[in-house]
Amino acid sequence: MTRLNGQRMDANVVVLGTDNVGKSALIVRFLTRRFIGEYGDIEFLYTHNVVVDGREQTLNIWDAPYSQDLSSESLMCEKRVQWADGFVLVYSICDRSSFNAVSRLIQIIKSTKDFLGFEKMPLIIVGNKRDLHHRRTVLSEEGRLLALSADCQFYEVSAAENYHGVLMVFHGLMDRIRESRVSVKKLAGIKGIVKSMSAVFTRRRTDSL
Ligand SMILES: Nc1nc2c(ncn2[C@@H]2O[C@H](COP(=O)(O)OP(=O)(O)OP(=O)(O)O)[C@@H](O)[C@H]2O)c(=O)[nH]1
Repeated sequence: MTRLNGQRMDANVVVLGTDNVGKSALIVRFLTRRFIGEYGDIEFLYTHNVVVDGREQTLNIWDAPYSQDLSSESLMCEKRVQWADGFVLVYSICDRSSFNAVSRLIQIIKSTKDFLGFEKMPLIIVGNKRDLHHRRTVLSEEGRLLALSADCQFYEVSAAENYHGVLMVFHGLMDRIRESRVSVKKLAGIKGIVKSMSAVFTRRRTDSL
């Protein structure tokens, strides 16, 4: 879980999307700045130290498998939501079904988060393979609209051609995770104040009876 301790923050990130959308390519690009072409389909957990805006951060990144079966995806989602501080949801701009899957994943994640009683779960939507724009089947606008409706950020990138875009994705998510930790702390503070005020008023009412 995220730990805000002075300038330090650790965060767990799940990268999710259907097969072949470039999840491993995005992670490897972020970690090594390189694109190696073939990645195999092994599930991986990476640990990486970065400095963002002067803050030292440790990122644990889970390259997660996707299940076509929605009920097992929902089951796995509970474990992921409990572990994660944020999700990167990836589709390929050349694969409409991968885009539809991201839309379903958002619903599953949000309902799991609500079910578990969690306040916030930062999400980032990524349309990958931007270099293959001549084979595009998902418009940028559709990605942007989906992100707007899910209240999250959206990026279109090419893991194959561009490091900077991929960097923005992970830094954007880390910013969101930090903001969500701050707002959860504030909310807990406000709840604490309301609780002690209502305790005082209840006591006064009881005293005056
Ligand atoms: N043209 C292009 N190809 C890409 C890009 N990103 C990944 N690929 C290719 O897409 C294929 C799948 O990439 P992976 O990173 O293995 O995709 P994945 O989502 O991890 O796939 P699974 O392991 O099956 O879940 C590979 O052949 C990559 O070289 C991209 O930005 N542009």
